[in-house]
Amino acid sequence: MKNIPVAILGATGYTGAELIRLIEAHPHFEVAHLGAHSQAGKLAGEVLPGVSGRIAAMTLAAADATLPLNVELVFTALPHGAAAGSVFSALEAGKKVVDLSADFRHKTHAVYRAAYQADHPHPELFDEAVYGLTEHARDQLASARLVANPGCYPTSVLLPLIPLLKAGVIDTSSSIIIDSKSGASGAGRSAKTDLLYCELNESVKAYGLPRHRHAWEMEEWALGFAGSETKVRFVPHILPMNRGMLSTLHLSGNSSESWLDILQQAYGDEPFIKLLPQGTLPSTAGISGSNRCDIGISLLSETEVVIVSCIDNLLKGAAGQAIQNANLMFGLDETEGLATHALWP
Ligand SMILES: NC(=O)C1=CN([C@@H]2O[C@H](COP(=O)(O)OP(=O)(O)OC[C@H]3O[C@@H](n4cnc5c(N)ncnc54)[C@H](OP(=O)(O)O)[C@@H]3O)[C@@H](O)[C@H]2O)C=CC1
Ligand SMILES: CC(=O)N[C@@H](CCC(=O)OP(=O)(O)O)C(=O)O
Repeated sequence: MKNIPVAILGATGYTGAELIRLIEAHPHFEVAHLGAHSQAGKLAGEVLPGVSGRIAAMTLAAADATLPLNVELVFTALPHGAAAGSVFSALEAGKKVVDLSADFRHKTHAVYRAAYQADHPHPELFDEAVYGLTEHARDQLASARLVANPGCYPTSVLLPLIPLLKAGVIDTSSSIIIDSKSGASGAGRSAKTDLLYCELNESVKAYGLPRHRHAWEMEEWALGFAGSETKVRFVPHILPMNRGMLSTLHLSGNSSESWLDILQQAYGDEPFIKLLPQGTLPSTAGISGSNRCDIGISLLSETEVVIVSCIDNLLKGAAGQAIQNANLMFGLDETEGLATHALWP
């Protein structure tokens, strides 16, 4: 029975629209309020050709409009920097919040400033925010009021990395090289020259150097979850595909033949992590539409290993993990409303 009314702020963006799709099919959550920014005042159906029926007929409120009293949970799918004020107001109004932006992912103002080159309006909430990498945060999620949903690149990197760092098999004396690729939806739905069809099509481009903001997030949570001082050399690329993310981690260390067993022990029973047999590597088509992270491992030698990790940036990288976290915040089975299988065979 649907009994938990939710609001989505940023409903006209890619992750907001994905939340609508997931929540419409969710057995307990119900869309009760949609917020937007430049499109506020329009009907959802005018801005989102993919929705129909009751959702299409809902009017988009302003992102800073007063939330309906009955709303219990708010998803903020707003640009980083713009989300913090809405998160603060929602908490003040007594709602639980899952924030998809980067605004509450860091533990200190200093790291936030370094990564985002801005002051934060509500650093007093940093301590309370739970970094929602679900598989490693379940204990805290059950009682959380504010969940900072992880970034898409950090999700794809931290999931394979954390158990290996905890096991102490990775050499962290020099930077870990991470090469990542993202579909264009990772950059959001607003119009930008770089994202025009002719700029993206038939092309692959590296960006974000010398240091992408997600490098801070990866390092902070490698330390946070595994207690390991880790440095990353992270290079993201944008590809001419709609959705999907693939991260290749170049690692060295010891006892490489044990690494798959370490991951198996950590994730063997996880509904949303699929470990591929040694030597088999994942593809973005294999996870598109699912909330899974697929991980493949290839041993180059006794000491050198390549790990490839794939997620759907809009699902395990954003809206899917947000629902997984919200399920736990409301005492529900964490798989409710989420697909384990991909769209393609
Ligand atoms: N796309 C992805 O793969 C991922 C995204 N994220 C994060 O999730 C958040 C949303 O991303 P995404 O859906 O891609 O973004 P989009 O650009 O697709 O959508 C942004 C949404 O926020 C609204 N908005 C834009 N500017 C403002 C503002 N100044 N104040 C309030 N609202 C505003 C827009 O409303 P309107 O259309 O009415 O202007 C729209 O609904 C971002 O923080 C992003 O970094 C996290 C992981 C992955
Ligand atoms: C392809 C592309 O441009 N991707 C975005 C990251 C995706 C994103 O939304 O960032 P958060 O996970 O921090 O919210 C970027 O590199 O800025």
